Amino acid sequence: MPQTPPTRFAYLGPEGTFAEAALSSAVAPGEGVRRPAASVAAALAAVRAGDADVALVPLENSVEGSVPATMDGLTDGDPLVITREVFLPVSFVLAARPGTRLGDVRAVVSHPHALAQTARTLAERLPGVPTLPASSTAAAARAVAEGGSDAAVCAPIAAERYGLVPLADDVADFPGAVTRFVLVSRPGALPEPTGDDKTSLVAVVADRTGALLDVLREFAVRGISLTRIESRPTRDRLWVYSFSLDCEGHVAEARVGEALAALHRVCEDVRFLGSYPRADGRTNRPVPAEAADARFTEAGEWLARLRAGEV
Ligand SMILES: O=C(O)C(=O)Cc1ccccc1
Repeated sequence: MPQTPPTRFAYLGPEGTFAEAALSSAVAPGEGVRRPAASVAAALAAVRAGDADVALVPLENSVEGSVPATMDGLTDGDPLVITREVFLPVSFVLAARPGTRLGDVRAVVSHPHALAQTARTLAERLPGVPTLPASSTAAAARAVAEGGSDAAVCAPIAAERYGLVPLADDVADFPGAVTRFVLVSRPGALPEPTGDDKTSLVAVVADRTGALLDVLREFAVRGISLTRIESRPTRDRLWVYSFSLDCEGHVAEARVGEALAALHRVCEDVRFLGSYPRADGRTNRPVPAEAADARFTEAGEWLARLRAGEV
């Protein structure tokens, strides 16, 4: 029997990122081959090029909000879809080469989201010390190990991986932060509906009064709750915005499918970004009786009879 090749995962690397930890929490030990990518863009590009089957990238954080590289990377270029979401609690250490003292630190390097989530604590402990961006927390730890900077904000496991020691533990401004990661693939068969799914999309609204209200109404009238909505600049069109949103439900369900079809009519552009099982530990709101699939089916049959003259 021919064996199915192992799934090739590309995650935001290098080794020791929160993205790698999220991947380990999502797939069984030994499952698939896992390759670090140098950036979110590189992970997504590997999937688009067919060099990887799945990218695991950070989408948003409970403290700092969305990760622009991922939001924009999913919106631009060949279509990709989210097949799964994974939530990971994040905690940070300030790590340095052995022998470094807090007073020796002249710059702190990390992923912008990690710097943002530790800004207050770093300002207290290292007043006036500048911060430098890195492509990931583990890339920052590696840079410190190589002597490129004095201290990194990273996961405890990254500090260990690159031979660093913590100068300070738990440097997060808000303990209990959680990061939402997504697994992204080229379009193909959708995950089966589970009854507790989310659907993600990006809509470019027309430049007219009430255009956003029109988008929201299509969800509201079908009893669909949104779990996230934010605007992003389209970037190629000055002051024109797209709205990136997640809603409850699966595109295979009538109310969600009809809402998307309605958006396709009222928006300039709609990009479907996938329907996948909800994993934030919450359950979808009950579907109003009039928005259940059976009611859509029955209404469609009724309309067909009218059109056939069977009034
Ligand atoms: O850089 C990492 O380790 C990542 O996986 C991205 C990230 C950065 C900061 C908080 C959560 C995730």
